[in-house]
Parts: sequence; structure tokens; C-alpha cells
Amino acid sequence: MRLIIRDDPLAVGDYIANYIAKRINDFEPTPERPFVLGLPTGSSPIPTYKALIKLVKDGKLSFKNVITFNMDEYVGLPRDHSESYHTFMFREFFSHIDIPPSQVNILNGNAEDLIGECNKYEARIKEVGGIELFLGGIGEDGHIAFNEPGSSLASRTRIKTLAFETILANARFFNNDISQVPRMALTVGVATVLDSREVVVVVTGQRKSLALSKAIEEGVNHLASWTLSALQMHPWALIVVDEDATAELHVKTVKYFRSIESVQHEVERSQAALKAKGVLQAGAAEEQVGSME
Ligand SMILES: N[C@@H]1[C@@H](O)[C@H](O)[C@@H](COP(=O)(O)O)O[C@@H]1O
Repeated sequence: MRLIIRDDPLAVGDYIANYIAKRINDFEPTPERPFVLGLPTGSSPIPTYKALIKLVKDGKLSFKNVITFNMDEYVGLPRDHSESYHTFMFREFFSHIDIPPSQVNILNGNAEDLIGECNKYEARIKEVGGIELFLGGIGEDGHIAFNEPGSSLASRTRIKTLAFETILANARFFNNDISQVPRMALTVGVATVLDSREVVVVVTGQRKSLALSKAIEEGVNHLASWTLSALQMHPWALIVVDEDATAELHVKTVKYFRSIESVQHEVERSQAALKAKGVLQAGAAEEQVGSME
């Protein structure tokens, strides 16, 4: 697992957007071999979405051959409700980029057969070859998507009852009226996220700092009380945080991850110099740097 620390949420958004853009561009997706991207909602990914939109507008990135799967959706909230995750995703992201709407997958929280809807979602992910990169955010209790504390590490896409803390936290989107916040959601499972080839999580703000420290400085327990801790079992996980989110980390943890990043920069610089001199073949430098993760 790698931890990248940036000054503020905007710098975090820029970092993640450039990271995702590089992954998509290096993949060279085609209609036959699309790039499959998992996406979250919430306020934390908004700077990333803004930076991705800019990359598309500047002609540096295209979503024409990208298929997306969103993490979750409320149950029973009309699709066109201002706070549904459908509305959120089109308002904040999809309407501003070149992705064909037919390549956007978002769970239908109003399906007649909710269990069938969840099973179909898992099947569709498999059908397109699995998720290449899952971008996620976390709640204050460390939940990923709506995998509240206590979610099984083996969980798949399913119906989930929301924790009271999550209902309280999300009341800000519903006129601060708890009674308006849906009590249930459809969500991808912890195993759905862990199955993706790469996971990138955005964590910003001091209110997430306890969850971050529990998830990376302590162990994974079978109930995944801090669901983010499940990432410790993923072979290719990256958490990108701002300074405020590091408030509860040990100084040595912060120093450790900062030192890894600076050594990596050093390696990248020397590999680039060798490449420029023709000593290393194109591609070899990235492979060697990648092996540090
Ligand atoms: N289901 C979503 C999560 O996927 C998201 O990570 C979380 C945090 O939201 P925010 O980024 O606004 O703090 O909110 C909701 O609970």
C-alpha cells in the first residue's frame, strides 16, 4: 500500500486525476478492450472530477473507450432526485466529459427486484473483464461505498442498511433533516472492490483522520470495523490524502510514506536520465519504478 500526502484537497484532486489519466492513456483503450473504472460519489472526489474534466477539455484524456461502474446508490430515492447518485454523477462529472451514457453503470435503487439488480451488477462487471481501477472515498467511520463497519470482507454487491453515523453525516445533503435521508442503499461489496486490479482512495479533511489511522496503522479484523483497512490485503492500493487527514497518524508513519515518495522520485529521475541517454529502453523505466509499490 502507498500513501501520498498533498497539501490540500485541490492538490489531492490534481494528483489523482493525473494518475488516472496516465493509467487510461497507457492502457490505450479501444471499443474491444475498454478501460473499466470504478467511481465514487461524495464531496471528496469532486476536485478529482474537476481536474479530470479539465484534462478532457484540454484534449489530454478521453472517456470514449472507458466503462464506469459506480460504487453505490440509495434505495427508493427517485433517480432524478437532486441527491440521488445518478444525478450527482451526471451533474459533477459525466455531463462534462465525452463518455457515451451507455458506458455508465450505476445501480438502480428503484429496481423491483433489488437482489436481482445487485447480482446483475456483479455479472456485468465480470462480463467486461473486471474493474481495472476502483477510485473510492471513505466515510468518517472508514466505510468504503456503503460498506459500513461490520461488512464482511467477502461481501459482494448487495442491499445495505446504513449506519446511524452515515445517516447523520449525509443529512447535510438533505436540508439537515435526518428523516429525509434514505435508510438503505445498494452498494458494491468489499470483495468487489478488492477484486479490482488497482484501488485508489481519496481521504481529505480532519474528520477522516481517525479512520485513516485505524485503517493503515492497525490490523484488518474479520469484521472490518474500519472497512478501509481491508485495503491492506490488496496488492496494488494507493491512498491519497491531504495534510488535515494525517492529523491522527504517527509522525513516523507520515515520514515513512514521504520518504518512499521522495526515493521514488529520485529513482524516476535517474531512470528518465538513462532513458534519455538511450541506455534504458522505453517502458523499462516505468516497470522498474512500478516494482516499488
Ligand atoms: N456512499 C458514500 C461514500 O462512497 C463516500 O465515500 C462517503 C464520504 O463522502 P464525503 O466525501 O462527502 O465525505 O459518503 C457516502 O457515504
